[in-house]
Amino acid sequence: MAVMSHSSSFLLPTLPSSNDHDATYALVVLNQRLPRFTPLLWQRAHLRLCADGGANRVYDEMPEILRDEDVLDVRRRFKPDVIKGDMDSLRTDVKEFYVNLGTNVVDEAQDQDTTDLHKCIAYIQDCTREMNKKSLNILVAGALGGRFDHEIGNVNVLYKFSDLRIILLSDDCLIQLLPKTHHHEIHIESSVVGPHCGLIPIGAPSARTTTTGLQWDLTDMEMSFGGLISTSNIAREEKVTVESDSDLLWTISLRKPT
Ligand SMILES: Nc1ncnc2c1ncn2[C@@H]1O[C@H](COP(=O)(O)OP(=O)(O)OP(=O)(O)O)[C@@H](O)[C@H]1O
Ligand SMILES: Cc1ncc(C[n+]2csc(CCO)c2C)c(N)n1
Repeated sequence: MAVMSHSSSFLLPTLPSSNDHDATYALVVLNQRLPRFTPLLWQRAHLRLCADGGANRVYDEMPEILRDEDVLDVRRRFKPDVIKGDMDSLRTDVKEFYVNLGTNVVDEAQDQDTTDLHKCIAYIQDCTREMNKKSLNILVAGALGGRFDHEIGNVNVLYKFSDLRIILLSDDCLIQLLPKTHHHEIHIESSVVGPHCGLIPIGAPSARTTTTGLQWDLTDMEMSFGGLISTSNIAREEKVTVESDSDLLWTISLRKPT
């Protein structure tokens, strides 16, 4: 089975020249307090979207994160390429500001069956060529911590677009899907992530999961809700490997700034 490699090097203050040189990034900002590293992800992304009220967060909070800089300069510099959603949260002053700078505002108020994050991921899917999908990492800022229905809706998007690499982020942790179609090698960037981690069979039970590199490794183990799930595990090695007959969620804590 083919191996899929994963790395959180996008959180490093400077990208290593050796690994991950073919990785590309898109950033989706949600309507939650911006994680502290959002300016870094913004600079790294070649496409920046705001899900509806996420644009209010960029407008209000980027100048708060970059306190030493001129407010208007920051707002002009951090201009979303696209704002997409059902537009029930985007403020009119924020919309006007970004429209004047050339942001593409896509109003999908007629669709009340998919979330604003779903709408943004569908946009990225439509404008990404098939050959570029493998190297594309979609980073979603502000996806966790907050309303549980939103959090679970955000996790569901990982399953709906399981052929895309989507990474949900908060200040505290990241979550991604490990599709059963691949074996997985997760490179632990220990200066920015870990050690606490989990492997969660949220969509369906797993009859056989095998891991290496964890304090509590699984060897051909069954996992299910109501039975065993792996929480409060610890990444012990630089490389963690996972093989499973089910799609699993991988989550790892983010290091706090010192
Ligand atoms: N508290 C939260 N926790 C996690 N994600 C959130 C939260 N609030 C918003 N989001 C994410 O940000 C996106 C945009 O948020 P926004 O508030 O504009 O959505 P919404 O459709 O107006 O939500 P609702 O009408 O249910 O309050 C949502 O689709 C969701 O992915
Ligand atoms: C069964 C079912 N439950 C909830 C909603 C509501 N809903 C889901 S996504 C969305 C858009 C949020 O921006 C809304 C209002 C629905 N349509 N169908």
